[in-house]
Parts: sequence; C-alpha cells; structure tokens
Amino acid sequence: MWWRVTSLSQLVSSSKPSLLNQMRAAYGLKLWQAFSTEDFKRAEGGLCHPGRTPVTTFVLGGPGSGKGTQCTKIVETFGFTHLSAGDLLRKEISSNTENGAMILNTIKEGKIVPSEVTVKLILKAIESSENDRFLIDGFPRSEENRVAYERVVGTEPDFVLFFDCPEEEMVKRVLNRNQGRIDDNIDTVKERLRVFTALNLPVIKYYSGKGKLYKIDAIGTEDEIFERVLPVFAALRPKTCNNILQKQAINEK
Ligand SMILES: Nc1ncnc2c1ncn2[C@@H]1O[C@H](COP(=O)(O)OP(=O)(O)OP(=O)(O)O)[C@@H](O)[C@H]1O
Ligand SMILES: Nc1ccn([C@H]2C[C@H](O)[C@@H](COP(=O)(O)O)O2)c(=O)n1
Ligand SMILES: [Mg+2]
Repeated sequence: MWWRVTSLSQLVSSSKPSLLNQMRAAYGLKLWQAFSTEDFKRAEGGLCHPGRTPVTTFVLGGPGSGKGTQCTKIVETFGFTHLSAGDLLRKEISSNTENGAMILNTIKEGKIVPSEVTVKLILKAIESSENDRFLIDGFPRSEENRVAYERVVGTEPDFVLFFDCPEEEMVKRVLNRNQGRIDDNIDTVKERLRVFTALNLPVIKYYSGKGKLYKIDAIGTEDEIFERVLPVFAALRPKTCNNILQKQAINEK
C-alpha cells in the first residue's frame, strides 16, 4: 500500500491541476461514486453480522490538529460518513442521559471517557447508518479504547490517518476556535496535550507497526493538507487512479 501512496504522490504537484481536480475531470462525478457498490457489499443486519464489510478509517491527531476539518473534506469528496467520537459524546451530554454528567466532567478535565461508553456510541452510529464507509474521528484515544473496540466490534480499521501538528499550532487553533466548547481553554488543552502524548501516541505507534498508519503533515492551509490526504483515499481505488494515469499519459503524447 505504501508504494501506491508514494507513486500517487507524483500526481500531487504544484505544476499540475490538483489531484482532486484531475480525478473530478476524469470522472465528472462525485468521487464517492467511484467507490462502486460491489466493493461495499451490504448484508442484512448490522456491523457484526457476517457479510457486511464496511470500510473503517480511524482519524487521529492532537487537539486542534485538524481532524474534523479534514474529515469534512473527505466526506464531501469520497462519500464517507464522519463519526466524531467527541461529537457523539457531546450529544450524549446534551441529551441528559445517565452518562451525561460523567462525560461532561471528563471532557472539562481533558481526560478520556470510559471506553465502553464511547465504543457503544460509535457502534450504534454505524449500525444505524445506511453507509458502508466510516471515518471514526478522535478514536481510539487510548490503548483501552483500541482494545475495547476490537473486543466489541471484532475488527481492526482498514487504515488510520494521523494528522501530525506541532503543539503550539494546536494550542493556537483550539484557542481561536470559537465554537463555545467547554474544553477550548488553556488549562484543558494543556491536559489534553498531556493525555495525547501519554495515551494516544502509543496507539499511533501500534498502527504504524501494523503498516496501517498514514501520517499527514498538518501544517499549511486546509486545502494544502487535503492535497496530502487525497492520495491515501485515491490509493483505495487503484483503477480510478490507473485510469487517470493512463489518460494523463495519452494527453502528454
Ligand atoms: N490548516 C489549518 N490552518 C489553520 N486553522 C485550521 C486548519 N485546520 C483546521 N483549522 C482550525 O483549527 C480549529 C481546530 O480544527 P478541528 O476542529 O478540525 O481540529 P480537531 O483535530 O478536530 O480538534 P479536536 O480534537 O479538539 O476536536 C478549527 O477552528 C479549524 O477551523
Ligand atoms: N475516543 C474519545 C474521543 C473523545 N473523548 C473526549 C475527550 C476529548 O478531549 C473530548 C473531545 O473530543 P474531540 O472532539 O476533541 O475529538 O471528548 C474521549 O473521551 N474518548
Ligand atoms: Mg474534532
């Protein structure tokens, strides 16, 4: 898989139209339609039923590294469903469930909610979706998260995106976010960064060791970063990219 990403990176160069525009020009359609249905067989029943083979991608990175921002672009381009673990937890707070108060306090402190709560919310969201490709954003945040997911869901992610961003840039982005989040303050973000280093980085190293990690430099404009994300998803559809490469070769003759 790595060589496909490397070879595709030649498509992502400043002199040529962006890879995204090349793919759109080649297909004149939403790229997600390139993910033909035969690749995502839909079985009766939920995620854990044999035959349903959704594509799952974990999206990792520190607070403010740009996970949510890039997930929005991936959704628009490749038709994935964006499941933000943080958003699912915040929704649980606002729906005043029995876990709501505990989740609120945990997020206020910048700490990690017990895995069984988060995994249950993610699984419920997948099971209730009609889609078969999911971006699971901000999860797993710890080894406990990762193990709980594998125990309950029984599968590993197809691949993992890691947005690598310097701490000072993450702090700046979080403090400028202005979304009224209770965890967007200097004290909580410092704790979140500590938790990220202590608990999330080991998970990132785990997936790197499994050859499933794509590390994306998260410095630059949102579009520049998305250009680095494109080849990862394009590599999932080799025929899409091979056709572009062939068309490009013909045009260049
Ligand atoms: N490349 C970028 N340059 C500058 N600002 C950015 C960039 N990408 C995202 N931002 C902004 O930084 C803030 C954090 O981005 P985002 O919410 O996507 O991060 P996140 O990784 O999801 O953070 P969290 O884990 O706290 O949810 C947002 O206000 C967003 O608009
Ligand atoms: N797997 C997760 C994901 C998130 N949380 C809590 C702790 C995070 O700081 C907070 C916000 O998440 P974000 O929106 O920044 O991804 O939600 C958790 O406990 N476990
Ligand atoms: Mg986010």
